[in-house]
Amino acid sequence: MNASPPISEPEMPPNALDMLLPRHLSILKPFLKYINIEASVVVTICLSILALGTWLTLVWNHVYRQVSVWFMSSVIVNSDDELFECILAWLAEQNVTRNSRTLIARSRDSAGGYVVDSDTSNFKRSSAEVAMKYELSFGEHIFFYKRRLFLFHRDQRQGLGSPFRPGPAETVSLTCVGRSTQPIKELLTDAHARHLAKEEFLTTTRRPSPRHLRAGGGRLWSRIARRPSRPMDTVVLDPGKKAAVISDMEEYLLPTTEKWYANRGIPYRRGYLFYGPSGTGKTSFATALAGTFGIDIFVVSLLEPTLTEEDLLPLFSDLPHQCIVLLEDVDSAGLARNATRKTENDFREFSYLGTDVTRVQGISMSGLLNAIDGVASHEGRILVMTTNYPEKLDEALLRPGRIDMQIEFSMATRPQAQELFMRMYAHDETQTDLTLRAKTADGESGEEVIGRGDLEDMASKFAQLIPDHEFTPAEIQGFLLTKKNDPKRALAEVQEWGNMMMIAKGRVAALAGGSGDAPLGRSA
Ligand SMILES: Nc1ncnc2c1ncn2[C@@H]1O[C@H](COP(=O)(O)OP(=O)(O)OP(=O)(O)O)[C@@H](O)[C@H]1O
Repeated sequence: MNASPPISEPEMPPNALDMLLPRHLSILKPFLKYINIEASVVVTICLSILALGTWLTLVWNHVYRQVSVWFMSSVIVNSDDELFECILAWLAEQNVTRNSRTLIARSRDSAGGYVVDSDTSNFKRSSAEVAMKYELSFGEHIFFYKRRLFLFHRDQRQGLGSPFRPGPAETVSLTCVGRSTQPIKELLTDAHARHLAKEEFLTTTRRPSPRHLRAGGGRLWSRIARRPSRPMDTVVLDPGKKAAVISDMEEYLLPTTEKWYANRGIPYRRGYLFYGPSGTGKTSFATALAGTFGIDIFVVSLLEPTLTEEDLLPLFSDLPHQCIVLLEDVDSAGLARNATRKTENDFREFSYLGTDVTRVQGISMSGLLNAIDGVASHEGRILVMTTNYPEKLDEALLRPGRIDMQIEFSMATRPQAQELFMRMYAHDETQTDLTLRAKTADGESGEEVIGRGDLEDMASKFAQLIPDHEFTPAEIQGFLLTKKNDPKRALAEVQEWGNMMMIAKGRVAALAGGSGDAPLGRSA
């Protein structure tokens, strides 16, 4: 039997220092001995410093609270308000971020656009070209504005962030010394004005926020894009129709017009119906109009599966003073002439993010009418409804006051095809020559200069090879995009493309029970 090793007595720390700092004891002991100080004295000094520090912190917090209550003013902004982004951007511009030592870096824009992941794609390292954005991080930061001291505090709070700022909800507070919030209001006005100035040539597009955010008391509308305004001349449309809509809208948006409506007791609203096949420019024209008049565009698709009739009213009530509401697919389920009754077909099944299958009621005609011209509906808005099937629309929707102007968008005519060709290759009216990276006759790639006159000749020839009213502008644009650096090739290959398209369209028509069209070559 093995003898068990003797159990050694646990070594008790000889004094309080040994108990508090047993590991460092061996290091400290010779030093304390050298300077001839008792360990207990060191412990006492340390504890006293700790106690004093705690006491000073408590006193400071108390004094600070009292000073804040009596001598400081604050304004709080939540991250579901767009002002939140304005403040962060403004602070970054004021170089507050340069002086701060704790920052948050962001590599995607605030609209939620992700940077292309160059490791998983074949693109060149485009992510490296995206400028990083730095924001003040959580906690407190001090800065000066108009020679006044401000305190910026950023914190997280309960709830979900907005769609353009995913993650938990946040809040920022701006505090200044004094019993008035006026200096903070001035700062916010400045930040907002700079934000608007930067957006002057941008068009902001918003859509209804995801359902969980709307239901959770968050913002009803989310910004989905903020892009340079689309120039009106990039939309190829009959000049008469274009001018009619522009002048009508201009008249409506004049500051005196609102008063004119009010004096006559007429609701200050304007409605347009854009109808025609898909890809003929309805959305493009509405977006260009928003850019021309410097107003935001709010897009609602009635085919959006999470949108219910009950959602429409609050959405239409929560619009800015002047804006364009683009109501897409007004002919869709529940709005067809005979479908105002609630039948089983008025319910659609959808899967939200592929997990939750819910049954949502379609939007009835009365629900839509209530939203667009009910008492709660916003005044000052411009409603643009789009449809591919105008014949399906209810007469009630088309009555004046709801729809004041109807614009037909048709398949491309030859002059439109010519304009699309010119738009693709000569971006600027004043441009005389066009320098192209083109393939030379021997297949080598090089530069070639095409005069504007030559380009116009090519555009005219190109248009002659496109049959009238057979292709949508989107289809022609799609073809030209595949040859965007080579107008000669576009001209050389357009007939073959047209034939293939006509055959494909014939097949589609045959499948749908219609008669196919003859290919280009035969019809010419
Ligand atoms: N008339 C046009 N002028 C210039 N570009 C056009 C025109 N029509 C279509 N396009 C181009 O085709 C694409 C689709 O156009 P757009 O979305 O405006 O068509 P749409 O009529 O609104 O289609 P849908 O009914 O499917 O919504 C866009 O890239 C747009 O630039």
